[in-house]
Amino acid sequence: MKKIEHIGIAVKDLEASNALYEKLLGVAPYKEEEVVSEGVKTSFFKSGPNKIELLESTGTDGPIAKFLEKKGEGVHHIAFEVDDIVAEITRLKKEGFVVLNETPKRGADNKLVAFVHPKGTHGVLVELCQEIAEEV
Ligand SMILES: CC[C@@H](C(=O)O)C(=O)SCCNC(=O)CCNC(=O)[C@H](O)C(C)(C)COP(=O)(O)OP(=O)(O)OC[C@H]1O[C@@H](n2cnc3c(N)ncnc32)[C@H](O)[C@@H]1OP(=O)(O)O
Ligand SMILES: [Co+2]
Repeated sequence: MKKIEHIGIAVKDLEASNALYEKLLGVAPYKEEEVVSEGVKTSFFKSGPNKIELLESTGTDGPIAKFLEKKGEGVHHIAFEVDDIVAEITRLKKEGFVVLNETPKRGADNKLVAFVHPKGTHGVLVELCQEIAEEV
């Protein structure tokens, strides 16, 4: 794993949270994107070299909706950048981690993503992210 790609924060109201994080970080979100497959609306902020992803649920039974119900707003996951997500999934499975996606799926901000279950990582949901190469 190369570096932390982003930190995901579950919020109840994306618009209000955008205003709050804009005040906190002193920059506006550089992107807003809905990811239908995950049932979320997201926004992304840059803080120096780091990225914060805010996530609001678009439904009542997706992962963010369930998280908000059980734990309330707060840090939902840590995402790590990888060069080869398929190889990383294979490596982590061999190491005994519970990888939630056999095959990577399309995430936000032009990434392929896969998740590692928080029960095997001291209660922290881990996301793997690989940049999708631009087509030439
Ligand atoms: C926008 C796309 C992408 C990106 O490009 O960046 C994203 O970030 S998408 C983010 C949203 N998507 C996901 O989170 C997908 C992966 N998550 C899952 O598959 C599920 O949420 C889960 C982790 C398998 C849990 O699902 P489930 O078992 O159905 O939920 P429960 O509510 O019953 O929780 C069971 C258990 O796990 C604890 N939990 C759940 N989520 C988290 C979390 N994010 N961090 C830490 N712990 C978590 C939950 O509290 C329950 O614990 P117990 O009550 O102690 O059993
Ligand atoms: Co994420």
